[in-house]
Amino acid sequence: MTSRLTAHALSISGRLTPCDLTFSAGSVTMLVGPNGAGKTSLLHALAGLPESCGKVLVDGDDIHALAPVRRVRHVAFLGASRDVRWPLSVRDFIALGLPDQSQPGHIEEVLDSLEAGELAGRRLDHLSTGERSRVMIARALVSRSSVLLLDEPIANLDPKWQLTILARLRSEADRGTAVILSIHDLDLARQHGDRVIVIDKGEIVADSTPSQALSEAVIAEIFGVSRSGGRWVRA
Ligand SMILES: Nc1ncnc2c1ncn2[C@@H]1O[C@H](COP(=O)(O)OP(=O)(O)OP(=O)(O)O)[C@@H](O)[C@H]1O
Repeated sequence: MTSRLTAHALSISGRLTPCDLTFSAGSVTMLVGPNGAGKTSLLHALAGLPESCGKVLVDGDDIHALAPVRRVRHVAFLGASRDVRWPLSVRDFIALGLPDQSQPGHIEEVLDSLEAGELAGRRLDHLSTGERSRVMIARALVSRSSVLLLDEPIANLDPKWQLTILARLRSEADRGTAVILSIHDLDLARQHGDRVIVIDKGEIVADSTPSQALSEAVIAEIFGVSRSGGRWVRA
């Protein structure tokens, strides 16, 4: 499989221990770990945000050397905050994520693919938190970048929308995108990821298939929970 993103000696001082990672085209990688483990830090470093160190190549180009317009064609980044309340229509807000303004029709296409077409004319600052989350995801998708970095994209969504978004991300991967997202739901990470990276205290402690990375032992040791009678209980 082609590699979309390769990171070497990636780190953030005090938050992320140096690591080397490669993400393939057409794959969905789940980043999991307890609160404060370093998932957001890893996503920031992969996106080449200023605080990070190391080399990040996306489709062979050094992300730090790319001008912002070119960078967005390579990488779309959705941060954890959904608290964007600009007085703009949803359509105009998503248009800001279009690298090529000559393709406005793509906005409706992306919204429809997220079953969010009815939001297009609504004002961003009048949406509920979950509705705004779906719009932010649409904005990340509209750029058609070859790598998608998403920080807890389904955190504020009800079960139906969680599954809708995960299915949409799968279809994005099927088109060749490398999808990398952080998530707290271990069951969904296992069911919808091709690969799971477990982070703890800024260090990658497992990186494998979902069933191997999320073994009972890892879950008990890192997350402090275990399964009992189909329910999560404190280990
Ligand atoms: N801007 C910052 N400056 C200094 N330390 C930070 C900063 N942001 C986060 N940290 C620290 O870095 C560590 C990793 O934080 P990070 O946000 O990457 O964790 P996370 O796994 O995404 O957590 P959560 O699940 O709670 O969102 C934490 O100890 C956090 O307190």
